[in-house]
Amino acid sequence: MKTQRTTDVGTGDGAILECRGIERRFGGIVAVTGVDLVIQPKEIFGLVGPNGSGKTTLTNAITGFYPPNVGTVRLAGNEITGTAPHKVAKLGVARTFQNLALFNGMSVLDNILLGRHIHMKQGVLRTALYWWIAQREELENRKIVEEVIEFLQLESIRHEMVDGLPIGLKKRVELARALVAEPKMLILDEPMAGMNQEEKGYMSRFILDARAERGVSVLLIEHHMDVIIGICDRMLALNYGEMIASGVPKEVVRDPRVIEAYVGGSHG
Ligand SMILES: Nc1ncnc2c1ncn2[C@@H]1O[C@H](COP(=O)(O)OP(=O)(O)OP(=O)(O)O)[C@@H](O)[C@H]1O
Repeated sequence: MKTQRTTDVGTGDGAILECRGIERRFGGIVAVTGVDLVIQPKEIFGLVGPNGSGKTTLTNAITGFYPPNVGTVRLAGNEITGTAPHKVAKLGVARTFQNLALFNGMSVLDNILLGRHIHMKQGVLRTALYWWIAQREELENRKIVEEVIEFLQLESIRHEMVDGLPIGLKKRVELARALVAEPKMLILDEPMAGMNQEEKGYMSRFILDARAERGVSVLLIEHHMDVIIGICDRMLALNYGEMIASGVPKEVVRDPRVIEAYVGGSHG
């Protein structure tokens, strides 16, 4: 087995997302430090690491939930470091969460419609005065939602409550909600957690199709290495908040530090 180190981050030229030197601390804990991450348009980029290695913290630094203490985040060349989460969303970054963030007691359709709220402009007064604008917005919203429902094959369950759906479908509804926001950059936090092989296959296909048909770039946090190797163009591995390897998946997974982090059972 080859055992060379893999540390190819890539240049920021033309990148959709470029993070440099990201550090985030919580009190005395350094959750991530010195992390560089560069994603090119329409790339599917894997982010791996044992539990507690800083994957969610890094995505929270990008999306503004927990801004970095040090470092810069650029979206399509524009610095967005420390920008509030709702503004980052408006700029074109959508995400799904590790622990599902669907609204129980609401239908599949209503959960998906919520993903359009960042594009809805009308307030009550504006709606009353300019009903035709509101109507046009509503039609546009519906069109995009219907497209995504068809794309993710959710037609037959659109009126079901999300509460009782199996995990695979819940994750798909979350993906739909993220896609109706029409993001440039999609951050998926363990979209295949708890899925069987068949469900993982479907989800992998939907992610590849979202890139091909909707032009999104994807940051994919995932523990399943077969999925990372199968669909990611490049990847980054973290351990204890630090970058341990970056580059093409087939090479990164052979990196001795990655093997040590996973097989050596340092934690997680
Ligand atoms: N809000 C917070 N307050 C205090 N510590 C935090 C907070 N968020 C994360 N941490 C700490 O930062 C470190 C990295 O956690 P993080 O959740 O980013 O890791 P992860 O790789 O996403 O883990 P997992 O795979 O379990 O989701 C951990 O030590 C964690 O306890």
